[in-house]
Amino acid sequence: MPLRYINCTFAYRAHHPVLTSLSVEFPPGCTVLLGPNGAGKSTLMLLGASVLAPNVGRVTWGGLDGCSRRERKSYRRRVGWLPQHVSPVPGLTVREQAAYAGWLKGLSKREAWDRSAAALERVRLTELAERRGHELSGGQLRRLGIAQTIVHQAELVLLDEPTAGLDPVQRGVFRDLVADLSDTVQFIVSTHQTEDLADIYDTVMVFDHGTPVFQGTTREFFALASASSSPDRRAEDAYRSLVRGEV
Ligand SMILES: Nc1ncnc2c1ncn2[C@@H]1O[C@H](COP(=O)(O)OP(=O)(O)OP(=O)(O)O)[C@@H](O)[C@H]1O
Repeated sequence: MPLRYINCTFAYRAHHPVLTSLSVEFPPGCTVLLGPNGAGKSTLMLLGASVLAPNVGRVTWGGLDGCSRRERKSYRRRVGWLPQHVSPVPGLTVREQAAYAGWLKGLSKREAWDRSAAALERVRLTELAERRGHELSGGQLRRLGIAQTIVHQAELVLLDEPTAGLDPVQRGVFRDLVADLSDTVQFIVSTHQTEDLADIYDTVMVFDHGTPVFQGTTREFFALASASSSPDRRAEDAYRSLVRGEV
């Protein structure tokens, strides 16, 4: 199901809108959201997760309006969100933290506890379920974050820079995990990392100054690269053709 932003305007400070009358649609499947620092990617994710509400406009998914008071709770239950920084909850084990996230999303304690085991299994953290969150590595903590987003069986999951600061092995683990989960979950992933795009994503969106400057299939995105670029530089080359970052 597409995630739709309909005529959205949003400003953190009066008269300084980050998004102005934005209408855009994220199609089903896995989408990667690229763009320079300050482009508005996190803001877009926060609106999509219904953490923020647009000043004007609507955000809808699966027939639910994330901005409507009446529908917000159901919307949030079906949409998971992983912020840039996942923090361990002091005193809780990994399993308790996953269950707690489910309970916050409206599951009963029993349901949350039962489903936390399945969520941890999907992110390959079963063996660490009894550890405290602060004992996890950065990569394991991100996986716990993903477990928190799927414990309530979210069907759309928004991940904000999930691989920032991870080493190549952990990035590979993450890539495999998203590929693995994508049979049941629709992902939108904001990142600055352009490697491995073709392995995971169906759609690429490039965002700049609060506006999409490209949306298309991964193949169409790669076609923007110059014919002379080497295979491992194609994504970067395509990206640079759309966005002139500051040097
Ligand atoms: N809490 C906030 N209060 C005020 N302004 C903010 C806040 N968060 C973001 N902004 C501003 O909104 C604009 C978009 O920021 P946003 O974090 O959405 O961009 P981004 O594309 O995610 O950037 P990055 O890649 O650096 O994370 C920027 O100009 C930023 O300074």
